[in-house]
Amino acid sequence: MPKVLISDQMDPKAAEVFRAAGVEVDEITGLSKDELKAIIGQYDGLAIRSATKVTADVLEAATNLKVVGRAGIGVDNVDIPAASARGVVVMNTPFGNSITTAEHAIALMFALARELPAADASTQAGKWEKNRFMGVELTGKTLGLIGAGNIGSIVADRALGLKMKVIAYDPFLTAERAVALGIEKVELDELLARADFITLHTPLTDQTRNILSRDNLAKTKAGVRIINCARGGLIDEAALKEQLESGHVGGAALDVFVEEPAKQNPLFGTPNLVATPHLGASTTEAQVNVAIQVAEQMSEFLTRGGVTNALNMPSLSAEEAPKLKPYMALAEKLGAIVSQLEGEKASAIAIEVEGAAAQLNQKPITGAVLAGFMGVYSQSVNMVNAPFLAKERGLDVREVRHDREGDYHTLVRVTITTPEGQKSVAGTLFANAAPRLVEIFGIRVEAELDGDMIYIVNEDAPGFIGRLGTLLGESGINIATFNLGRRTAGGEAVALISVDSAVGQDAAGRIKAIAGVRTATPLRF
Ligand SMILES: NC(=O)C1=CN([C@@H]2O[C@H](COP(=O)(O)OP(=O)(O)OC[C@H]3O[C@@H](n4cnc5c(N)ncnc54)[C@H](O)[C@@H]3O)[C@@H](O)[C@H]2O)C=CC1
Ligand SMILES: O=C(O)CCC(=O)C(=O)O
Repeated sequence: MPKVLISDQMDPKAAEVFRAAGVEVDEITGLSKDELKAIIGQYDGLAIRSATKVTADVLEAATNLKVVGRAGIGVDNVDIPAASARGVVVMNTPFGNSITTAEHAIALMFALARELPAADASTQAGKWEKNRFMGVELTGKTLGLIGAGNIGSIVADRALGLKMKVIAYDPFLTAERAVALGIEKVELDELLARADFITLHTPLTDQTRNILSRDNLAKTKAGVRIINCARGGLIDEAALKEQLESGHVGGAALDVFVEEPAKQNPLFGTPNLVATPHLGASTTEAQVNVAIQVAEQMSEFLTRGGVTNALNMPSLSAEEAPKLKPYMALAEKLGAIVSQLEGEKASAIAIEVEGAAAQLNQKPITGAVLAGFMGVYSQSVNMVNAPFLAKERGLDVREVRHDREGDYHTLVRVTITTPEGQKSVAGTLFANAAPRLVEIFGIRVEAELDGDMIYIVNEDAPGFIGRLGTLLGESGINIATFNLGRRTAGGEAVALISVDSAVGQDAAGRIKAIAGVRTATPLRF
């Protein structure tokens, strides 16, 4: 019988669902990392919220672990690459606590507008400071959303009900979706300049870390009030403290902090700060939703192999799993590479299967391409929500099936439509089911897409590879594999290079400066 550990406070319904599905369950909360490491080896599944940190060394000790289930959305407390490397599936529950979290953001907006926490403390201290607390109305004010996904959209809906004007910065919000939501899509600088209230609803990624940086905070409207119910790390806390102290930022309400639990934080005690201890998802309703959902998903996986809402593997039924699995790994990588290279320009995407691939259920392959494509922008993308997110982003999705075999016995091709025309990448499976990229934008290559890579387009000329190797060496970047292709001798050539450490923007800039190099783009798979 599979055995699961629930290591964070979770609604009792989770344990009920596990037991009913024939899964043994222990509930032990408040474990230190060493205590968790000492016992995790006996479990097949680990059900968590945000307190348990599933780090690489916890995973190393988790010798039997097959699945981590997050009763909630954000999975930044799980080392997903380390889990993937160990074959551990990571699942979340992408919608169960969205309404609750959006409501918390609205509650914090009211708390800031009327200084409710300070007014409460003062009144209960017997001060009756009626003249000290002069609030502002929300009606007619501009709310700036940074991130207009599930939670951001719900916040927008509630704010419109409060007669606010809602503007949003989200690179993946389409004009059509903005119209449907009744909000105005703007660039970040415009949002900073116009918003009376700013609320953050993005995952914490390399692109969003410190999105409210010192510079960006300085660009905000005087007196702006800021709400963060998404993740600590989206705001530069030291810069926020200075701006609160100077009065440029009129108030900040934070549910999340760079270091959690935030028992001490430099911001505490700053004027006009409202703080809650990561309570965004803490309602009875949301906790019942996510507890039941995570236990159902984990039980299905442990007892029948079905995968739902996985972040590091495409969903599939227990029966289809063995045949489709290698195709989905290939499809996800094709979606991810085309997205990283040209995704922002794409208005349509076509997924073609050919030869042996055309004999299979194409939906999971399409889902995996879309998960790879959309996963570049949001942490909580998976096979279930990727088609929905692609549609919201305005991406027209087409599936094509060719029963005939071409040059390869099996092929998956992904073609995007951009203002410059159609661009496609294609891949096959080798005999051992290993996915390989075989064509990129009309040029034949043969490359494994894995880990950190760099994609270079250059003029085919003698001496280039030597110069590139020297430059990477000087930057301390070790080359793992080197794959080349070219359109014609002396014409356009491409290099796809696997490296042992990420190629930063500095190194990429230096590569671009090599004579004959047209583009140099770091990639990650
Ligand atoms: N305080 C709490 O207890 C809770 C916090 N959360 C946090 O809220 C976050 C948002 O959740 P959802 O709305 O469900 O996620 P979502 O994935 O539906 O939406 C995220 C949105 O951020 C946008 N985005 C991505 N990169 C961006 C960038 N660089 N600039 C602007 N927008 C960008 C995406 O396009 C997407 O629309 C989660 O990632 C989680 O960290 C979620 C639940 C509870
Ligand atoms: O489980 C919680 O209380 C936190 C929820 C959260 O942050 C999330 O779902 O991303």
